[in-house]
Amino acid sequence: MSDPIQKFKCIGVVGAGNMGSMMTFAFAEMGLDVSVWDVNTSNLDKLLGLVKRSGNLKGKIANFHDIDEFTKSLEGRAERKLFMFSITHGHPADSVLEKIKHDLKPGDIILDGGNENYRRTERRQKELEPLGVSWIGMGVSGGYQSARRGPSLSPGGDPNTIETVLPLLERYAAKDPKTGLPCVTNIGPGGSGHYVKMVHNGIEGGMLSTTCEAWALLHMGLGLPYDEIGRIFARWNRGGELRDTYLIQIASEICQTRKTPHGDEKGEGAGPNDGYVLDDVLDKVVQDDDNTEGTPFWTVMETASRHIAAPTIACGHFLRVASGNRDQRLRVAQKLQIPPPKPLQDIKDKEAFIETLRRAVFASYLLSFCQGLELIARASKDENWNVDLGKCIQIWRAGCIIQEEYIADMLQPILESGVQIMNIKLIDEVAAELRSNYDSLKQVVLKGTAADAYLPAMSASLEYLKYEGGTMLPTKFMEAQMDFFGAHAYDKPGVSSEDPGLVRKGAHHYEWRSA
Ligand SMILES: NC(=O)C1=CN([C@@H]2O[C@H](COP(=O)(O)OP(=O)(O)OC[C@H]3O[C@@H](n4cnc5c(N)ncnc54)[C@H](OP(=O)(O)O)[C@@H]3O)[C@@H](O)[C@H]2O)C=CC1
Ligand SMILES: O=C(CO)[C@H](O)[C@H](O)COP(=O)(O)O
Repeated sequence: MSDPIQKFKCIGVVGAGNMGSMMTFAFAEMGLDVSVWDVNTSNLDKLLGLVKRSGNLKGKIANFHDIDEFTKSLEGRAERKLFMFSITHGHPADSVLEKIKHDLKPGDIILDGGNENYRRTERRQKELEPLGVSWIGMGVSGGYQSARRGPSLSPGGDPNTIETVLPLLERYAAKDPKTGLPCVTNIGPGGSGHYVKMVHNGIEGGMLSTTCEAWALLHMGLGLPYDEIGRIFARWNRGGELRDTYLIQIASEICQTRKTPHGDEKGEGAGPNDGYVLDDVLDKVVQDDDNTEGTPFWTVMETASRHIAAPTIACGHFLRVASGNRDQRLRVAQKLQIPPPKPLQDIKDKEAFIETLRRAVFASYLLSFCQGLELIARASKDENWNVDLGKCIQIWRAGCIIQEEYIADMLQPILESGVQIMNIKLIDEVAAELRSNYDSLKQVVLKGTAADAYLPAMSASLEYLKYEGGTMLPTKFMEAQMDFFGAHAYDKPGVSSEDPGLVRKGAHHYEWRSA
């Protein structure tokens, strides 16, 4: 049957939170009947209110608090039952799966659209295999707006099952505005889909940190008002290396958004001079789902365990962790008395500095992509997933948080060419960009550091460029010290089997001091 709506007829959405409720609308708009279950009746009531106010839904929406009634509502409608999980990862997803397991039949498909750790995804896949049920770990990116209008999707799991649902997912997914291609692909087997989404969020973390650092340099460093910064971001987003970059586009909107009575649904901002929403936002980022700092935390763990240097991603994450514990931070601040950021000094040409900053932001974004893609390449090889990095770029072209047109245009044709690339910085076009923007990154870090500005991601990006492309690192001395105290052994310069040699323990020990 070619029409995917006719094929499935209905879908069971588990979770009516931010994402699940918007998916419910999207599926009903597509023509599927949607049964939606939530553990919390207030989520269902909220959704019901939205449904009552909306028109134009082709499919019906039915709410359930009783999970058995929910699964029964899907029975006998089509060849198989189709579910979309959109709840908190870990135990919550396990507990719901346990509750519906007895109602699952061979052929049924569960798409897990939450952010889940890929190892748990693989565990559930194995657990359900004997029942003939497929668990597809599917990254969904783009937040609740995209969940409604078309997200970027990264399904991973059994290839036949993915082929079965792909036409439906293609209809739901965002479309690349240039080609009309859907932002979904079969990522690969096992937990590869959730892995790719995890890395997407890691890249997102590096880009988010870079963006907030740039905002602070413009606001605190150059003393520019929000509106003007908003216009600068809008200009960056119109052309050049930061064109059509989602995070720059929303940055522009955030800087220009004034309070309105309907924004927080509590009547604030009724007056014309009530100020900017941004004024009300504290500097405290805490994972909104379950306080475990989910996806970026997993990404950092993965980079460490797979020996991939990813300091832009990691430092963005650590900034976020430090930001979250504001109480402790304020107490430490009192003890340390570190000077707060000051206006940038000796900026003779403001416009020229803003252009330097734009280039530095681009370099740090590109390095976030390099680090994330290198992690996917490594994991794909280790796990035999055969993930196509070019297709990852394709699905990140629209609907998702890390969409960045210039980077996608540069990387996609090269990565799609079929050559296996483990180090993205070896691609000529990428290397040329990094070379030409190195000095901008350096100038921004120099100026910002002199003014005590916060630069975790951008300074990490600069250092990364230096050491990833360095010919004689200070680790020469580290290696000597490690040989001194631990007999760790070292390789020698100029010996062909050792320099550069393999990634393995050195060949020589020197008895620096007798034991
Ligand atoms: N928000 C975003 O931008 C994105 C989120 N995601 C992922 O999508 C999923 C949903 O996120 P989002 O909609 O934002 O989160 P919400 O907090 O809005 O929704 C989470 C849902 O999970 C439910 N839940 C929590 N604990 C349990 C439990 N033990 N048993 C059953 N249900 C439970 C919540 O119920 P209750 O309200 O009672 O806690 C709620 O319905 C998460 O995995 C998230 O990581 C993916 C992409 C983007
Ligand atoms: O997935 C997302 C976007 O892509 C969501 O924004 C997610 O809630 C952010 O997750 P985390 O707090 O784990 O960074």
